[in-house]
Amino acid sequence: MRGVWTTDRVRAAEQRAFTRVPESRLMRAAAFAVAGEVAALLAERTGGVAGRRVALLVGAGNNGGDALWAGAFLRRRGVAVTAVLLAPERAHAEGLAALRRAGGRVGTELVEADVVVDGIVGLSARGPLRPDAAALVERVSAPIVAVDLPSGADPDTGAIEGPAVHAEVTVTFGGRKPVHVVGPGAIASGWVRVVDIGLGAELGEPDAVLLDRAEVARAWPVPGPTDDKYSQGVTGVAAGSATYPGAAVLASGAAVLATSGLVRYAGTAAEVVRTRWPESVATGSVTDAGRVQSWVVGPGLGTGKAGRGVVAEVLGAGVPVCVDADAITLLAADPALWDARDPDTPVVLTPHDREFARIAGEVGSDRIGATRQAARTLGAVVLLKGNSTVVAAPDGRVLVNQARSAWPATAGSGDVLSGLIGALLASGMDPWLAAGCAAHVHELAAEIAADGAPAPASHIVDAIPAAIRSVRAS
Ligand SMILES: NC(=O)C1=CN([C@@H]2O[C@H](COP(=O)(O)OP(=O)(O)OC[C@H]3O[C@@H](n4cnc5c(N)ncnc54)[C@H](OP(=O)(O)O)[C@@H]3O)[C@@H](O)[C@H]2O)[C@@H](O)CC1
Ligand SMILES: Nc1ncnc2c1ncn2[C@@H]1O[C@H](COP(=O)(O)OP(=O)(O)O)[C@@H](O)[C@H]1O
Ligand SMILES: [K+]
Repeated sequence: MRGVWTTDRVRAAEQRAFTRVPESRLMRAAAFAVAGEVAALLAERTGGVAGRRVALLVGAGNNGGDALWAGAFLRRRGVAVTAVLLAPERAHAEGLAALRRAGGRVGTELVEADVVVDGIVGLSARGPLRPDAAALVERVSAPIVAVDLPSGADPDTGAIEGPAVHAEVTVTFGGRKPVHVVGPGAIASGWVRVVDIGLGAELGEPDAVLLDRAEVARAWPVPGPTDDKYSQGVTGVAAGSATYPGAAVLASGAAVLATSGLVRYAGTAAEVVRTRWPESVATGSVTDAGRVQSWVVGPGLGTGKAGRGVVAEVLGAGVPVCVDADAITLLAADPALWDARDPDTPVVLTPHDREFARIAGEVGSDRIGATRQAARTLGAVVLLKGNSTVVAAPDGRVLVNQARSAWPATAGSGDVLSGLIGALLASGMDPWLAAGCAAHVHELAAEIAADGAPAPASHIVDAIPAAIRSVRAS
């Protein structure tokens, strides 16, 4: 798992590192890595490095110092470097001297450049960019390499208010920060390269993690020699209604394809589910469904009395439950339903922002913080949907799944996700990990289904085997 650390944790690690290594050495190591990425981008975009032009946007702190030192390293490779100082009297003195020694130019106006280095502000960024910095950023048209993070984005939330740098590449130090993985800042970061300049060992336990594909592969349940359809977990799907039978088909299909266990469908769409997924066992009600090891409840269920009864029954069944869509709305409208559940029943709630607002209040700009808080308060795993999906457990664990594309953003796609989660819960997987692995495969299936053109949710279901195959081949 790759870690994500908040700025206060990075600051603490920095202080510990300074007892071993002087600050200036850490800065030069950081700057050297930035220079390497700038050179690579120059080569990619212009076919060379020597003779190309780089502009440095330099703020008042060490982020600007990194940029100035990177400029000095680039001068050694024959690059024409001009530093634009936002606060000339406060620019990092050593970095400025190094750039000048190396033959770099220094000014206050933006010049034409092949690549721009963003050293306006880093870990100390607070609030939207100040007007002078914002005006400078808005004039840049060349590709940008951001030092540590894209200026204008909040380091700890990825929130952006007002103008901000949109980088091709961000070079960050020690480990990722929240800005690199959630919110608009994650998109503004571009491709993120993490360089361990000696901080890594000091960082300690991360505040959040990103699942690697290999970890998803290891966790994904596949049948062993002694398995049968029951031992792999039976998934119950309580979804769909006369108005929305499609949701039942999508959620059941995802569960059918996710593992080799059995799927039992319970609801008014039994006929259509049986026809589309003949391997499932479809009945009209949860009471008649038989034994299951997990339930998925909510997609297309409706928010009426019948739906409420289904949610109540499923929450009382004593097995892990994935609560999605209409079931979330029902729980929000009727807290007694939630309070009546057995608190030992593991629950995964999968809201999008509007559903989240109903059960836990507005998400706000801190998506990780809001999800973690909701998981603690509700005593359930909460999966907050979006371009970056955030999954928090009641014990404080948080993982983030960053989508590589926005293809999952299509009608019915959430129903597919809930079916995947249900199947993994039935296999006995830890609910937090199950939600994370499902989000990973869901998003990959959407990308495979789309293959460059919009694909509906039913095609995402069809691509689940290819996604699992691809994960397992990693
Ligand atoms: N972690 C590590 O191990 C290492 C860290 N290193 C580097 O140090 C960086 C952190 O440096 P830092 O602490 O000196 O501050 P930094 O982010 O440059 O801010 C500078 C000044 O910006 C200002 N400012 C604030 N908000 C603003 C806004 N919205 N819009 C405009 N301006 C704003 C504010 O100025 P003030 O309020 O004082 O006027 C602030 O003092 C870190 O990101 C990394 O690049 C590496 O060198 C090596 C190892
Ligand atoms: N911009 C986006 N980029 C990537 N994935 C997205 C984006 N927006 C939404 N998603 C994903 O698409 C799915 C949408 O689910 P949901 O909103 O429940 O849709 P529906 O109710 O139509 O099934 C979620 O898995 C969510 O994380
Ligand atoms: K920056």
